Amino acid sequence: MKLSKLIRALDKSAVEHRAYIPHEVDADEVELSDIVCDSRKAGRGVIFAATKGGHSDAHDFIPQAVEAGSPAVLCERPYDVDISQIICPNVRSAMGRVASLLFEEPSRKMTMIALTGTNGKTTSTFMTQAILNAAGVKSGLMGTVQYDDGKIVEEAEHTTPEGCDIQRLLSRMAANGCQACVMEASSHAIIQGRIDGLCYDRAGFTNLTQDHLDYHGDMEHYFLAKKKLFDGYMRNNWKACINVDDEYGRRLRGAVGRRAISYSVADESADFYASIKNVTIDGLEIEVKTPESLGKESAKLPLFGSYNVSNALQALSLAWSVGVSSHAALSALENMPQVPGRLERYRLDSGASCVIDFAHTADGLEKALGALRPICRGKLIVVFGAGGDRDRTKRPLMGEVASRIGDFVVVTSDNPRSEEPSSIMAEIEPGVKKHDTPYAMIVDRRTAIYDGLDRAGKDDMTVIAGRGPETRQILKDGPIPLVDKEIVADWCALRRRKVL
Ligand SMILES: CC(=O)N[C@H]1[C@@H](OP(=O)(O)OP(=O)(O)OC[C@H]2O[C@@H](n3ccc(=O)[nH]c3=O)[C@H](O)[C@@H]2O)O[C@H](CO)[C@@H](O)[C@@H]1O[C@H](C)C(=O)N[C@@H](C)C(=O)N[C@H](CCC(=O)O)C(=O)O
Ligand SMILES: Nc1ncnc2c1ncn2[C@@H]1O[C@H](COP(=O)(O)OP(=O)(O)OP(=O)(O)O)[C@@H](O)[C@H]1O
Ligand SMILES: N[C@H](CCC[C@H](N)C(=O)O)C(=O)O
Ligand SMILES: [Mg+2]
Repeated sequence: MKLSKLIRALDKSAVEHRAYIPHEVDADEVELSDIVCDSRKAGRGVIFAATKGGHSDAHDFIPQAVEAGSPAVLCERPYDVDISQIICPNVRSAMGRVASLLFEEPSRKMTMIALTGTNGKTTSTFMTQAILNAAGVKSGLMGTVQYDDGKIVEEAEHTTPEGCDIQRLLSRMAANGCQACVMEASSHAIIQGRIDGLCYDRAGFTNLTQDHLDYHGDMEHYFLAKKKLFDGYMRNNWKACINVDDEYGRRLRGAVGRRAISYSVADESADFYASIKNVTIDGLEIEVKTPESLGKESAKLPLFGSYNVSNALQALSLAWSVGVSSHAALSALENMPQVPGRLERYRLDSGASCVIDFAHTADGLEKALGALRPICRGKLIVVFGAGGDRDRTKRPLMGEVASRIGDFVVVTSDNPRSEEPSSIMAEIEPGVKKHDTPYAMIVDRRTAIYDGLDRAGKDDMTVIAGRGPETRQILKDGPIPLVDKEIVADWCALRRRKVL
């Protein structure tokens, strides 16, 4: 797009801005192909959006972007450099809107679906995408694990990317023929304006339990961050699919009113209700009541835990609200592939088993271990840690849950980031000590996982929690490659064990 066209589009939009074009520049001649908010990704044809972050003010990186060939910058104050400048009061918020115009408003070409809540977003987005795809509604996906543009699947950097990155991904989805986009909206993203410029047709709320209090301060502000999605980012005729088993979900339903579609695993009067009829070694047999069914639908899901039934209801209700029959949706769920690193199970030839899971909050750990306890015939061994530079108050709570439900606990490192791993573990330990469960403290995650696996005999289960499919462990000196699944494979090779 030509710079002149972008400025005309901006003039017609609600984005508050003023443009400065140097005399010698002809805006009809400046071709723009992209927008980035990291000067290290700037280049010819690429607008550099200079945001103000928590650590640095990216206006300082404008010379770097100019040097790399950027023909224009989006900034908050005039910068003393002779290139085109679009000046906005808040670049973080404007960036997505400008990107949307640059990419010809890709979100308008798709049904936009956002999922928020503390736990279950990734799982529910994968389920929703699987249902929509099976129903012939080609869908892209953005979330913690991966970005899927309908053609290429790449590892994700953020649960919810920066505004300009979201719009670039949406434009690829639209170009690849996606009719829908299913994405996670993290509370950080909502507060930081990463989704500004987007409007959703549907939004889902999974639950709210303690996490990220380092960032939001208290649960009320954390809730208000999530609620903002429903207050400020919805299109005409929007609907919200809400878990009413959760107290914050019930509050949200009150606020959303007639737009709400409720789901529950406890209250039969919800729009979508499911009960577990049987738990087998392969998963759950459930019965579902939906607004369309006179009777009840049955399904066999390759999943465990009533929380995953909640996640399935989230996906069913979202898909139903955009026209997919519950019958078709349930059969898509019956056949859907494993969500990476969410209760990912391995049966070993020793008779023991191992599960890799992403639980990284007290509630997540409680739900995951609670789901596994009934199917574990022997000892339940829990290997886990907690992330550094994140909510510290959840650490002892996670320790308490692990030692209450588990038979042996191995406390180890997760992503320590700038913190000392042993200090994080020391904050988990008082929680572990609340029960008499034996435990070990092993800083090195590989050694800890080996220890957890070595302790498991026939019928025992080793749960490795916290990182799911994460590929890098973030340490003080930077990231190193580390994949829990690969450590399990290495252990198997070393101990001559086979995965069945
Ligand atoms: C707290 C938080 O969200 N921080 C994010 C924020 O960092 P920041 O505000 O400190 O940014 P900064 O370092 O001051 O940099 C300001 C700007 O300068 C730019 N820059 C920087 C260096 C340079 O050489 N050139 C340059 O242009 C940066 O790209 C950035 O746009 O902006 C950065 C640039 O996009 C993010 O990488 C960073 O995410 C950090 C790494 C992070 O860990 N975020 C987590 C908490 C997060 O957002 N998580 C949620 C999921 C949470 C959940 O599951 O609920 C997510 O959506 O991923
Ligand atoms: N509905 C749920 N309620 C409680 N815990 C859940 C639920 N769904 C999943 N979990 C637990 O939380 C972990 C994270 O699940 P998932 O990745 O689906 O959530 P998320 O909301 O995307 O998390 P994040 O914010 O970190 O991306 C799972 O591995 C599981 O242990
Ligand atoms: N989306 C979550 C992921 C946490 C994963 C855990 N492995 C950690 O590093 O704390 C967060 O940003 O808090
Ligand atoms: Mg997620």
